[in-house]
Amino acid sequence: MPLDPEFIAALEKQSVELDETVAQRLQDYATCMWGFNEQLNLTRHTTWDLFVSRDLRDCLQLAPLIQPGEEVLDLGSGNGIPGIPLAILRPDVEVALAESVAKRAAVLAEMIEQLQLPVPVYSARGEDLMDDFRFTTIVCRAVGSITKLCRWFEDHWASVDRMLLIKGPKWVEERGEARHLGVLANLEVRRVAEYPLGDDSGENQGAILQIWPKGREPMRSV
Ligand SMILES: C[S@@+](CC[C@H](N)C(=O)[O-])C[C@H]1O[C@@H](n2cnc3c(N)ncnc32)[C@H](O)[C@@H]1O
Repeated sequence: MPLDPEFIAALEKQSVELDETVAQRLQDYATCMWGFNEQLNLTRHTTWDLFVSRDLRDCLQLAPLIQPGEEVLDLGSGNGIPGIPLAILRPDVEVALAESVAKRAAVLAEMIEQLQLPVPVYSARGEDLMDDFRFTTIVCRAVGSITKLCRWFEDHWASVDRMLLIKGPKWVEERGEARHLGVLANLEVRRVAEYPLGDDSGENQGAILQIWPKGREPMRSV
């Protein structure tokens, strides 16, 4: 299918410039995901404007933070955000998806097949994969609080270099709670991206947080 004029208009509205082949693959992803949405309730962002301004926005902020050749796990992939756009935007990175709800994992596998992407899909809790696999970076959006995610990974830092968490403006409170509960005692947290969310308030900022064990060198962004 040629590029949808509404997708092109939404990209222009957000001043997003993409190679045409990349835009085509992102369009194929969104169209495919929306096709499954009716049966599985995967997203509320069902217009090109919302896809670009909410979903793609986060993925475009995340993509430059990953180094070439990294092995990345999208934990709680659900509808494929951020893992699938990341695999499209950064073919030099090895992306895998983990989804704990079997039906959603099956749909992700179907999407990956239709889009012909070299992306394994694990129907499992992401943290349970750490006994058998190693990843440089865990990426994650809308799955749990900083406290929850750090607790899940407490015993798994030997298998992971860092997490990159895509967060809304409440990340500051979440970090406060995690510190208060002692969850961050052995971890460093650094905000590595900040960007306007473009919501009605016009003031809210999104952030990407890098979390890694104290005493280790932080990974650099590209
Ligand atoms: C709200 S959805 C977010 C989907 C997508 N990441 C996004 O940003 O739109 C959260 C997803 O994470 C999955 N999930 C929750 N805990 C998980 C875990 N420990 N490992 C893998 N998937 C998990 C849920 O089944 C759900 O599909």
